[in-house]
Amino acid sequence: MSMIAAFYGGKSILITGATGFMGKVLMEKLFRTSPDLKVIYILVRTKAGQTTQQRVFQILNSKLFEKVKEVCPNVHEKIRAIYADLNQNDFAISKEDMQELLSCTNIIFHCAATVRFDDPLRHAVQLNVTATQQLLLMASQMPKLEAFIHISTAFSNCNLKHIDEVIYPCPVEPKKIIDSMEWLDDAIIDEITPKLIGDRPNTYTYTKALGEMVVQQESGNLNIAIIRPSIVGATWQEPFPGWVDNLNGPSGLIIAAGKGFLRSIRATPMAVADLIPVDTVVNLTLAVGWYTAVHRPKSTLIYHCTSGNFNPCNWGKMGFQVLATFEKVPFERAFRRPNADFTTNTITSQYWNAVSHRAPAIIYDFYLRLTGRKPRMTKLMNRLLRTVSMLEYFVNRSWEWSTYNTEMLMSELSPEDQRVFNFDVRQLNWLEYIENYVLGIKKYLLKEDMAGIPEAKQHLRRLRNIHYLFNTALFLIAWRLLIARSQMARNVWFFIVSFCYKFLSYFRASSTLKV
Ligand SMILES: CCCCCCCCCCCCCCCCCCCCCCCCCCCCCC(=O)SCCNC(=O)CCNC(=O)[C@H](O)C(C)(C)COP(=O)(O)OP(=O)(O)OC[C@H]1O[C@@H](n2cnc3c(N)ncnc32)[C@H](O)[C@@H]1OP(=O)(O)O
Ligand SMILES: NC(=O)C1=CN([C@@H]2O[C@H](COP(=O)(O)OP(=O)(O)OC[C@H]3O[C@@H](n4cnc5c(N)ncnc54)[C@H](OP(=O)(O)O)[C@@H]3O)[C@@H](O)[C@H]2O)C=CC1
Repeated sequence: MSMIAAFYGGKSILITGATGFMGKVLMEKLFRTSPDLKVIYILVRTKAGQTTQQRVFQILNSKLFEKVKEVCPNVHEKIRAIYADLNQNDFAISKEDMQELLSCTNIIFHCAATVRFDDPLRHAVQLNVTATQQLLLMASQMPKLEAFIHISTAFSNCNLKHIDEVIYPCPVEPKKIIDSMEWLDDAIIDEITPKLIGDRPNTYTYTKALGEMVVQQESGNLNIAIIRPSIVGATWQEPFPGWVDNLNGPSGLIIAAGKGFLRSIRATPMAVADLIPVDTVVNLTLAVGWYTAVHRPKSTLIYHCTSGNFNPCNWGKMGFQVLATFEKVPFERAFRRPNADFTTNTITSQYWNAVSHRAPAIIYDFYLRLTGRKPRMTKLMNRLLRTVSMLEYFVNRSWEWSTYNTEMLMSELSPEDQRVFNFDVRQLNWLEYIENYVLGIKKYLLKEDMAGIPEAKQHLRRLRNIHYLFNTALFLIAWRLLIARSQMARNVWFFIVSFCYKFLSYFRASSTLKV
């Protein structure tokens, strides 16, 4: 019997960010392994015209929850969606709902965050710092609370090369930042943002670091742990391999490469690609929840959920495998044949951006205009290049994360828990994982049918022929222009033609003699 699964039985669990990538997998696993849990409260806002109930309904009826419905048929009754907006005071939770949350909650998993790299500082602070502070305040009023688990990121201290399982202070106190956001206007905030974030690459990593400081400062008597995952990717094993539902991290770039938009990226092939499957992060999170509640460590423990020091894979290997998978299972209606490459040099990268990205987009838009359609490729390409430039920071560096706490926890688990809540990435086969990841993107993100693979391959063959034809035509035009202008080129051309003629005459004569 799994001790962790048994621990969550009969518990009331509060999850923020349950509609997000990680939150959904966390809920799924909880329901599947502890179907006798009492209730999961989720804080949900309305979005894209959908009410909170409609959003929950959509999640529960998705493929991800198919297995859950078998083990926990009354899952609808065990999930309680509470309207909340983490940007508002008291999260805009009604009095009755707040009362219920305060009196019943046993465990909190705080996953909600803005993960956008380019969010204005005010918004990132509101969600990643102020909301965390407010949630801690709520937690301190919960008499039955056993553990508060905060999800941070392994990159909150990406300005350091070696990162320990400790909270590193930021130069300006989070409280001062929170206060200043109230009275500074947007223009001034934009101006001071680069100074505040210092050597971090974006507001996301900076505010996640501030969020950790808030957790440390406001922990009081709470039983808290922090989890720092690295780049979270598709599921490895559970509930099935390859599940992914958003474009964050590598997923968006894999689509761009598979559809032939992305042909080159400035990345260091030997740099460690510290990807971690989302189900691994969730297993560790649930194990940490159990350990923190049952063992009540004296201080706030930080757990790195990374793959680099257990089972490293680099971007070169990952890129190769992604391309190899495109050969077997190509994406439909590609713009060009997938043939991406890594460059390490900024100038070469700019050259390829001009030749392989911007030029084809301009040519295609010209073609769209000619055929009376609205041009759109240049806009799309600019967006893609902006995204790539934001991710480049992470694919040109390697980090080392110490993992003593994570290893300690692994050794504390029973063999059954090590199996059911497996977070040992040494067992992960990267080639298999990446193949399933690409397949998962095709199935669950692009919603493409496997039956369309022969047609997709046929389309790629057509694109290859067009490519050869285009290059040959380009070469002939260039050569014709050269011959018209240069005596030297004419001499070379004369030499080649006469050489070919002699070779053919010799070949014909010798074959006639043999007969
Ligand atoms: C030795 C030899 C070597 C040889 C090598 C061989 C070469 C092989 C090369 C092959 C290449 C193959 C492919 C590549 C394979 C690997 C590539 C490596 C890349 C990996 C990069 C990973 C780096 C991640 C680093 C993460 C560090 C921190 C981790 C975290 O803690 S948080 C999670 C990470 N967060 C993110 O990823 C968020 C990033 N996103 C943003 O910040 C923004 O979205 C943005 C990128 C700035 C874009 O903003 P925009 O305003 O321009 O766009 P917008 O957001 O409005 O979106 C545009 C449309 O896209 C839709 N959309 C956007 N995001 C999402 C989403 N998450 N889910 C769903 N849909 C999304 C959006 O709806 C818009 O659509 P529209 O409305 O229809 O227009
Ligand atoms: N994905 C990754 O690569 C990594 C993620 N992390 C961390 O993991 C956690 C989860 O990330 P992930 O699931 O990928 O992120 P997502 O962007 O998929 O999910 C974010 C969640 O936060 C919710 N949220 C955002 N703003 C509000 C708001 N104002 N009120 C209520 N809810 C809100 C979103 O709700 P809604 O659906 O309404 O938008 C969503 O449920 C985050 O803390 C992130 O920092 C750490 C390392 C890597």
